[in-house]
Amino acid sequence: DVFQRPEQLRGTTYDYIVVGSGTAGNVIAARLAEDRKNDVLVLEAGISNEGVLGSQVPFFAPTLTPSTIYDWNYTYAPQPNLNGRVIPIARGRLLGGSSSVNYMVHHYGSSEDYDLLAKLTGDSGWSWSNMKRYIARHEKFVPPADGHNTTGQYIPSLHSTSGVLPKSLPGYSLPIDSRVIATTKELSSEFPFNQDTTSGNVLGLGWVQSSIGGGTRSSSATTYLAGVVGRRNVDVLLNAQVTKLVKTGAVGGKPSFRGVQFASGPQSSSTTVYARKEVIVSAGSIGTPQILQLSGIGDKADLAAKSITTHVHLPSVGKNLSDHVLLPNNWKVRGPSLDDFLRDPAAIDAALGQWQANKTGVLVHGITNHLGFFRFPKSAPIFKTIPDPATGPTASHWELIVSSYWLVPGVASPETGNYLTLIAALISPTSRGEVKLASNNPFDHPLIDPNLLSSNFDKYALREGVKSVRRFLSAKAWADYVVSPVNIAANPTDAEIDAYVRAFASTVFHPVGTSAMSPAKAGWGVVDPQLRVKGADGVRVVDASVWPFLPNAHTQAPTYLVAERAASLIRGY
Ligand SMILES: Cc1cc2nc3c(=O)[nH]c(=O)nc-3n(C[C@H](O)[C@H](O)[C@H](O)COP(=O)(O)OP(=O)(O)OC[C@H]3O[C@@H](n4cnc5c(N)ncnc54)[C@H](O)[C@@H]3O)c2cc1C
Repeated sequence: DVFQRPEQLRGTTYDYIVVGSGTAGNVIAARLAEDRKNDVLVLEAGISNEGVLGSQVPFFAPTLTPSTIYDWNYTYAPQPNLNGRVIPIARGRLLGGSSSVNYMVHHYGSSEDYDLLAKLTGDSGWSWSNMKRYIARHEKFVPPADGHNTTGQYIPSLHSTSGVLPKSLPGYSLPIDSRVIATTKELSSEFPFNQDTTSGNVLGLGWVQSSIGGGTRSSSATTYLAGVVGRRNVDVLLNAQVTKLVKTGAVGGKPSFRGVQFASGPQSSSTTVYARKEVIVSAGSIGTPQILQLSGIGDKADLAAKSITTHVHLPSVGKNLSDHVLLPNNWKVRGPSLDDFLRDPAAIDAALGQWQANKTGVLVHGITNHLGFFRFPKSAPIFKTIPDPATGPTASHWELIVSSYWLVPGVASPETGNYLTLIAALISPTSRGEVKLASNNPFDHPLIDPNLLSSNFDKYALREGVKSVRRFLSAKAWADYVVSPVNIAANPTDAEIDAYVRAFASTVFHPVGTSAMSPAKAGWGVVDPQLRVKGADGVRVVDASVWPFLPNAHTQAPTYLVAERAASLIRGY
């Protein structure tokens, strides 16, 4: 059951304690609870997702964050390469975690992401040939909300209709859709059509796949957790912010951390619960390193500076933070676009009525109907000085996302006009940053500094992305539609592009790497290939933070696959 207060729990000892009811945490909870012999407790700092309309209606996703009760309301430290701007790094703080607030893009990434993970960790179990079987357990491909003919828009044989999470192709067609597809034909050498990235080949542009089923968001809470929450062997506790893992002894010379301390707020008393078998930390790329550090697992000098006793000296905790950088490129267009709809409360009301009646209409739209992944040529001048940072020879450097309205995170839509947004996102950044404690008070936000665009490659990639989106719009299909770019010249110089990037770049909200997996014996990394915290006993990390590098995808689906494999490692199936 789902409880609000610790007194309601069945006891203080469970077989497994999952910290964080997020994207990965709920997969773990559900898979462990499927075995009725396991007694599982999930501790979630946030609130319930029940009845949160914004988390159900796909088009309302951007209203859920930043700076709301559904968000942790973190910001990145001032970014020197972004004019010192402080940008929000949203993270869901409710059941389902970020899967309850994200923009629902659901692609797995390049086969080369998984093959590199296998190579880096020395565990072939992470390779694409093994990992793709978890797709069948994870997804349940369903028809789009408008029931349109999807022939040619995806490759059915790559998908599963019997997994847990309903996903679909776009359920609301847009007037610009035909222009996008025409561009893939006219400019097929630079922007080829890709029928389905689930093949493992991400290159090219195609129809988005989303964690949307029957016109409604699929989160880990509405799927995995909902499937087990009524069982007697699962307890979920809300308002339970884990403040640290508690040392409970030692096994084989390694300190055990089978105790978990939590409180509902800085003024409330703490409770400690214990795991007979394991604690699984799934608090995400920011929460997880913060919890490990508060527990004395981290860099000794950093912990000493915050008066924390080190139990496991593990310098990589919180390091290696990387994120996809988002750059909106906006054009004024001769309608139609979704901007008029967004400015019209009566139209939104009517659309909500339609959505409530039969889960169709414009509100089943996410943020895009098309996206694509692209590489710079081998001959690109940057590769004379910098090794290619893509995860492999067919993996991408940047992504193009097409949105039929003004979509600039943190910048309100202009009061008039119609817009097209072409987001260029940096997919293979070489910049790295870190998550570090600001203090030993668990209720203080940590310092989160991704060091965005601190490398020449990263700056180069967005500069080239800005040029490339202009070539995209040079297709005949756009001639009678696009008017002029906003906040930048039509043919900007490199210096103008760089200034534009510094002023408008932000994040796609994909931080990873802060509890990176590495070979069991490696001197770097935080968890071994079985996701056990190095140098510790009884604790694993399962969430986006274990990815040592960013995959060629928005990060939820790669996180779901990692969690599915982690569950099978823990249960031994
Ligand atoms: C606004 C936004 C848009 C995004 N859009 C997309 C998209 O379109 N497609 C995509 O693939 N990805 C997207 N992402 C990224 C994706 O959602 C995340 O990468 C993924 O959900 C991360 O999963 P996770 O399990 O690591 O963490 P989360 O899902 O964030 O789960 C962590 C959970 O732990 C809880 N928690 C944290 N600290 C504590 C603590 N101390 N005690 C108890 N509980 C704690 C949190 O409240 C949360 O429930 C987006 C993210 C955001 C924020």
